[in-house]
Formats: sequence, structure tokens, C-alpha cells
Amino acid sequence: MITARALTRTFKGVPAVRAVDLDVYEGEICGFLGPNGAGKTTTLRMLTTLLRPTSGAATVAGHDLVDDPAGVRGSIGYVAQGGMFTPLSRIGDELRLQARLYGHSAREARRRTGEVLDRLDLGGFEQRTPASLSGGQARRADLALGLIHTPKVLFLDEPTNGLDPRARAELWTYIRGLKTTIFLSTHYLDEADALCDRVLIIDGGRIVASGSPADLKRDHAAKTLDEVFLTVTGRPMEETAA
Ligand SMILES: Nc1ncnc2c1ncn2[C@@H]1O[C@H](COP(=O)(O)OP(=O)(O)OP(=O)(O)O)[C@@H](O)[C@H]1O
Repeated sequence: MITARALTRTFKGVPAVRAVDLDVYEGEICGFLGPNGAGKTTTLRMLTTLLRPTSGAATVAGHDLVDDPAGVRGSIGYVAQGGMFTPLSRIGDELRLQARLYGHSAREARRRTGEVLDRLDLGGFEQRTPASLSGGQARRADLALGLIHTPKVLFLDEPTNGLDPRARAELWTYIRGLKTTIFLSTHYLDEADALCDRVLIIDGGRIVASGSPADLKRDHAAKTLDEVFLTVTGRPMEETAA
């Protein structure tokens, strides 16, 4: 569903992402981990067509990132950090608007809005504003917005950031239940372990480890992904977190 080969981005000659190769397969949840400044957001922004690669190539859902950015955009959902809704909008209005922007009729937009809210246990929340939701509900509403056009690949940037441990674990259940290909960045190693089929660790703009959580732990003789992270980056995740 996603392939990248030697994907590179420099800012004024300074490399942020260096020759990254990655493959994400249909239906899997792939976690993208790394310290602050490692290149996660830059990679995510390239794969979602928000930033042009300096060199290298990638396809998302079969569409070339550079030659067919519109094809990529039509096939993906992107849930950015920090809330997706306009503060004073009603949840239902914004979802319907988003569906219309993807070309659906008013009737189909209503149907999709109801369906996606039900799927995320937000039935009855159509008239609510984002400010009236709990942190976990707000993140679920963000997921709903990312899913309204039934994307083939969903990109999630730190989906559980700022949630308490219980709300995070609850959101994992919803994310698992989406049954679509998901590429998510996180700095929670327990999250990657619990949620992801496969994990990529990026450091200094390069992929320094990849594999299923179980394989990574076995290969590095580690009990936890924290230990794997320490081995491959040379420092614990907590030290690198903002
Ligand atoms: N627009 C930009 N101009 C110049 N440098 C940039 C720009 N965007 C990112 N960088 C640099 O590229 C490197 C990678 O940044 P990026 O935001 O991709 O890291 P990250 O892994 O997402 O970090 P964080 O976890 O802090 O969000 C950093 O050194 C950053 O300062």
C-alpha cells in the first residue's frame, strides 16, 4: 500500500529524511517511531503530498507521489496532531461538508456521516461542537473525519497524544477495529507494542530498525520496545521526548 525508495528531503541543504526505504502492506498497522527531530513528520508530510521530496520515489495505494499527487490524496485519510475540526463547527456539519468535498451527494454525505459516527460510538454527537467532547471523544471524531471518504490508507500523526492511559487504550481498540491500512507515528513505545503489526524506527533521518514488535524484541534480545529503542538509537525514548 505504501512503498518508498531512497525518499529524501533536505531543508536548505540540511537533510531531514535520508534515503528512506519503506513498505507498508495492505491491512497492517505500521508504527513509525523516533526521537524528536528524527524525521517522522517530514516523512508523513511527504507521503501525504504536503511536502515534495528532494529525491527518491514513493507510491501510496498505487499512485506515484510526484506524478499523481491528486490520486494519492483521493486514496488517503490524514489525521494531523492537534484536532481536525473548526472550533465552533458542529461535528455532523463538518463531516458532511468533508464528504461533499470528496464529491459525494448530500444524501450520501448524510449516510456516511451517520455510519462513521456509529462506527466510532459517536452516534448522537452530530450537533455537538469539538469543545464539548472529552479528549478521547475528540480524537475519535478526528478519526471519523479522516475516514469519511473510505480511504485506502489512513495516516495518523500521534493519534493518542495528550490522552490519559485509559483513553489511549480505549482509542487503540477503535483504531484496531478500523480494518484499514494504517501508518501512524507515535512516541509511545507501549502503544507501538500493543497496536502495531510492524514498527519502523527512524533516527537522524534514517530507518534504524524495522520489524514486528515480537521480532524486534527477539532480534535485540530485549524484553520491551523501550530496550530495542535504547539499543538502536543509543538513548531512551523519554530523554528524546519533548
Ligand atoms: N520547514 C523546515 N525547515 C527547516 N528545517 C526543518 C523543517 N521541517 C523540519 N525541519 C528539520 O528536519 C528535522 C526533522 O524534523 P521532523 O519534524 O520531521 O521530526 P519529527 O521526528 O517529526 O520530530 P517531532 O517528534 O519533534 O515532531 C529536524 O531537524 C527539523 O528541525
